Formats: sequence, C-alpha cells, structure tokens
Amino acid sequence: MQSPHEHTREDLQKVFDEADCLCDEAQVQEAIDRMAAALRTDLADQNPLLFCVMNGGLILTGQLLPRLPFPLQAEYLHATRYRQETTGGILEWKLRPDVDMQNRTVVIVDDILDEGTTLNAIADYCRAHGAVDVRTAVLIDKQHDRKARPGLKADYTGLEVEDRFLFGYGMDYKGYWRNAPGIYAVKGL
Ligand SMILES: O=P(O)(O)OC[C@H]1O[C@H](OP(=O)(O)OP(=O)(O)O)[C@H](O)[C@@H]1O
Ligand SMILES: Nc1nc2[nH]cnc2c(=O)[nH]1
Repeated sequence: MQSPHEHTREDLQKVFDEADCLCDEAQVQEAIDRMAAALRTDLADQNPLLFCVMNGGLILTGQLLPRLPFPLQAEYLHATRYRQETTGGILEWKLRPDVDMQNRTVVIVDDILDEGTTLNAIADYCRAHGAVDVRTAVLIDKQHDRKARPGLKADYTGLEVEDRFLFGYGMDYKGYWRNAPGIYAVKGL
C-alpha cells in the first residue's frame, strides 16, 4: 500500500480539478431527501438498528440521520474490499458489529453499490446474527453488468451513475477526496 505522503497536495488537487462532476451538490441533496422520505415511510414504526458502513458510508449516514426523526439506534461497522485501490478484492472485516441484532429491523447505509459484494456480505452477516428484516441504502448505484447477482439493487438508492471510478460524498480516491461536495469521476478511469 502506498503511503499517503506519496500523493502530493498538488497531484491530489489536479485529480479534483480534472475530474468530471457527474452529480452536483444540489442533485445529491435532492437524492438524500428522497431516500430519507422513503425510509421515514417504511421504518418510522420499526425501531430500526442502522449501521453506517465505514468509511464510505460516513457522509450519507451523517446527512440521513437528522432527516429521520423517529426512534432508531445508530451504530457502525467497518468492512473493506478496495482498501485504497481502484479494483475490489476479498471483503475484509475491520470491525464487526458489536450489538444484539436478534429480531431487529436493520438498515445498512453505504456510499456505493458497485458489484454489491460488500453489501451482500454485510446483509448476510446481519441475517445470520438474527436480524429479521435487513434493508440496504446507498447513495450511488453504479451502472454495469458485473453485479454480484444479476439485477442486484439496494432497497434505497439515491442516484444511478455511469461506470467510472468515482469519488466524493464518502467515496475516496486513494484515501482522499471523501470530502468532495458532489459525485466526481476520475479523469481516464
Ligand atoms: O459493491 P462493491 O463492489 O463491493 O463495492 C462497494 C464498497 O466499496 C467501497 O468500500 P471500500 O472497500 O473502498 O472501503 P471504504 O468504505 O473504506 O472506502 C464502498 O464504500 C463500498 O463499501
Ligand atoms: N471510491 C470508490 N470506491 C468504490 N468502491 C466501489 N466502487 C467504487 C468507486 O467507484 N469509487
């Protein structure tokens, strides 16, 4: 793995400056509003247990939670498949959830459903640990035919985006630019 110091501030700024903005902040905010409305309709009386999938799910979770004004329990877990690379490998658990899921409605919140392996594995883990209803929520669904199962979708999706390497709103470019205020595609990727 590269040390962060191998990426200079100038190089990282160039990645941002040359990237294509696929969805601006207003579009992302509208998408989060729509997701929150659907979650309120479906889950307000379910006392759900919501997991933020670190690190990428951090921003979506942080922006969804204040839009969900009903009793829910918020926790986090950490699973990674890409580390700081642009292609995925085997799912690695960095922190498994440490909370009783027996008979709970669980909502898993992540930034992106790409191939779907990460969300599938987390959902299976929650069901195996007693969750009775597992819902998945992602800001981005990347459009291609490499899904872990044909037609795989999250229960709640913010935006459908073309098959490029993306950063922003939680998604990283080599550990950077999770803070980019929109959905960006790296030039040439
Ligand atoms: O649908 P998939 O092909 O499985 O990819 C999606 C996953 O990839 C990213 O995580 P990553 O492993 O990069 O970890 P991060 O959240 O720390 O960036 C993203 O946050 C999702 O969890
Ligand atoms: N940052 C980032 N992480 C991902 N994980 C799966 N696909 C992507 C992507 O396009 N960008």
